[in-house]
Amino acid sequence: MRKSFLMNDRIYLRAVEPEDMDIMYEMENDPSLWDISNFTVPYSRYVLRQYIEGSQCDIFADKQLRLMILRKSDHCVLGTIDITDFAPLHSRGEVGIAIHKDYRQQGYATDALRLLCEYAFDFLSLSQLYSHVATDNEVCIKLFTSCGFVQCGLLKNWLQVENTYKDAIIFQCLNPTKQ
Ligand SMILES: CC(=O)SCCNC(=O)CCNC(=O)[C@H](O)C(C)(C)COP(=O)(O)OP(=O)(O)OC[C@H]1O[C@@H](n2cnc3c(N)ncnc32)[C@H](O)[C@@H]1OP(=O)(O)O
Repeated sequence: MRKSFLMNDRIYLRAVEPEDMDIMYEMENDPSLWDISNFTVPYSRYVLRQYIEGSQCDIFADKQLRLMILRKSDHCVLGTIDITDFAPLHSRGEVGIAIHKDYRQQGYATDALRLLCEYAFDFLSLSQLYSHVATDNEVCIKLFTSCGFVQCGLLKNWLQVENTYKDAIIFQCLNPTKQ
């Protein structure tokens, strides 16, 4: 029987829909999330609408993949997870994740990252996923470590946050079937 991807017994991941505009607007414009991303400016609804309309949700066409994380029982949006900087030649992409503050500490990020890895490796056949995590983001370090990512480097002064620089860990997860 064909395996179903992007779903477990608690959550599922799906493409961004126009009705996600409000929660995306709230999360993209939360300054506490800016230092963990490369955002430097607020996102307007206009820009988000253009992004949603322009996205084919095909990593090979878009060179990135953004998925919404939803709870299965009531279809509540919990957060987002994405693969960016997809490099087809090297078959790798960078993972980013954010869970809305109301739904943290319930294992949803762990579920979502595991589902994304399964989809990336078993369906898309990517060779590897990687991420950059600030050394003081202890929750995120636990998250990536528990999902099989391995620390493979340390970038000094990688993130500028409020006039200071933070180091970032590079995590890698290699597709076990491609080694
Ligand atoms: C590469 C990147 O994307 S870096 C940026 C990551 N995103 C952010 O920092 C945005 C703001 N933070 C968030 O959105 C969330 O806190 C996330 C995505 C980091 C974690 O989401 P959650 O759903 O809360 O994580 P989840 O419940 O799956 O827990 C992951 C691990 O962290 C631990 N954890 C979660 N919250 C806490 C906490 N407040 N204190 C200590 N440990 C915690 C969990 O016990 C678990 O560890 P374990 O597997 O060893 O038991």
